[in-house]
Amino acid sequence: MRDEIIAWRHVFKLDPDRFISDEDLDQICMSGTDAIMIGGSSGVTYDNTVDLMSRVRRYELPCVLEVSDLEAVVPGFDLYMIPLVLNTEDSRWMIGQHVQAIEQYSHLIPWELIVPEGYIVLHADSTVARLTGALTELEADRAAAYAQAAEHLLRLPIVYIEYSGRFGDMELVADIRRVTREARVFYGGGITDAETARLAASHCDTIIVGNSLYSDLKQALTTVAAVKG
Ligand SMILES: CC(C)=CCC/C(C)=C/CC/C(C)=C/CC/C(C)=C/CC/C(C)=C/CC/C(C)=C/CC/C(C)=C/COP(=O)(O)OP(=O)(O)O
Ligand SMILES: O=P(O)(O)OC[C@@H](O)CO
Ligand SMILES: [Mg+2]
Repeated sequence: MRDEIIAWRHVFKLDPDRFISDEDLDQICMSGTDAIMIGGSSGVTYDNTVDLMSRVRRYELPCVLEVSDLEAVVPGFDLYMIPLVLNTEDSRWMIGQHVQAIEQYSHLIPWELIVPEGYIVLHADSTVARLTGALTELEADRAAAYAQAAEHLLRLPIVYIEYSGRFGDMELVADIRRVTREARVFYGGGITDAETARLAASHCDTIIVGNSLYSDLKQALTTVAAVKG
């Protein structure tokens, strides 16, 4: 399953802390997206994660958990995506929480299902930026340097350019893609329709669509065909 990520062009990210009806979830899971990622940066609990996972599990597509809180680690996902925030000086979000998690879960960790992601958080006015104290005001060169550090020093398989809540600077995304060889470049933030999906997808390997599922589902669904044809 870890190798299948290479083929992902489109992922919907569902937030356990937000309501989604069965009808809407059906359209999302039947949309042709490559995977459902479950995660959020606040309000994620064991109960709301189990609930959402069991509803998504009725469908055949891959369902992965993006771990943001140790209280909400639920068995039964296809993969566990582990964010490491690169552009913060608060080491808890880079490695501290991770070490605590490894100590706590120890031999229970299914390492073959673990996929680390090097996050570059770029939207200052987002929950994740505030939570992690991310240094969001990066020039493109510096952002590209973070991506190279992720790939060559840390050997991370994914560089995740995170603009959660707003559409990002596509030149910066293109600069990161240009310097990245092995790592997959994920882009998320402000993709609301076919046009933004196509534009973002032209500069990265995989697009992630989250908030627009909750604000305008019809438009959000058009992002799938836009990138997967
Ligand atoms: C079954 C089993 C035992 C599985 C093992 C899983 C496990 C325990 C593995 C251990 C290994 C490990 C290293 C775990 C890491 C634990 C951990 C808590 C790490 C911290 C991760 C982190 C840096 C979190 C910060 C927040 C963040 C980057 C979240 C990612 C998701 C995100 C950005 C969502 C967007 O948020 P949203 O709420 O949508 O934002 P908006 O308000 O802007 O919409
Ligand atoms: O919610 P949006 O802005 O679509 O961003 C998607 C994802 O990158 C959030 O972690
Ligand atoms: Mg969100």
